[in-house]
Amino acid sequence: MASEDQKFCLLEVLDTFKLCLSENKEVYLEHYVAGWRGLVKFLNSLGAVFGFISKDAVSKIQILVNFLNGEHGSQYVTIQSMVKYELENKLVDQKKQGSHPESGCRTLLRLHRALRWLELFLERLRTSTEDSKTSFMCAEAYNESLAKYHTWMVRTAAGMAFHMLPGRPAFFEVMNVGPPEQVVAILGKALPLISEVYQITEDLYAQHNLLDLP
Ligand SMILES: CCCCCCCC/C=C\CCCCCCCC(=O)N[C@@H](COP(=O)(O)O)[C@H](O)/C=C/CCCCCCCCCCCCC
Repeated sequence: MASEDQKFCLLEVLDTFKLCLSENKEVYLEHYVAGWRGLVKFLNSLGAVFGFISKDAVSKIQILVNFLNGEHGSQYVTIQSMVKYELENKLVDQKKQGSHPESGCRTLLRLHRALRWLELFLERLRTSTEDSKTSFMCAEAYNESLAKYHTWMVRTAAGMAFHMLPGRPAFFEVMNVGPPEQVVAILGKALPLISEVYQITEDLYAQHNLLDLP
């Protein structure tokens, strides 16, 4: 059983996404990463079958945390400052992988694409009915977003993992915020925040031609 500090709570994730945006709509990397950490807690509580997904997310989170805590940490305070710093200092492999295979920009792009999956999945959950299948909603959201960036192997493994998702009632219980109506209400609050963070990042990456980083 998960101990208290490992236990997922949807409200905590909502709070971290609230903290993500600065007054002038920059995205704080520290809180972005904290939001993902919270989501990984949720994933871990679903069982070992999701371990390969969680492992990839954790390794990407760790790359970003290392930049934040590193020598140039002050350049990584927001996603905007990270993009500016890495581009100005030629720290991003733009066309093919070279000397910067794990740049902040490239690493964050992978999580950013996953955030779109999350947005689509949560919207389906929010509007779902008691007999809706989480595996189906998850697969639909995946096929509309992340799938196109993944190899056949990853898509197949992900598809198999989705079949192991618990049903809607158990899934809502793991969210740890009370009865289904409460979950739906909180999802309604979380989604606009997640969408805004996603859109700001998407626009920034589009503006700098970073949406296809290898
Ligand atoms: C509010 C609570 C409800 C929802 C909770 C959802 C919890 C989700 C937590 C984490 C999601 C995982 C994020 C995965 C990041 C994937 C990044 C990525 O695309 N990596 C691939 C490319 O990386 P590079 O090779 O270019 O470095 C990599 O190949 C991927 C490997 C692992 C498989 C990724 C499958 C992703 C499926 C996404 C949904 C899974 C979650 C289902 C459970 C609800």
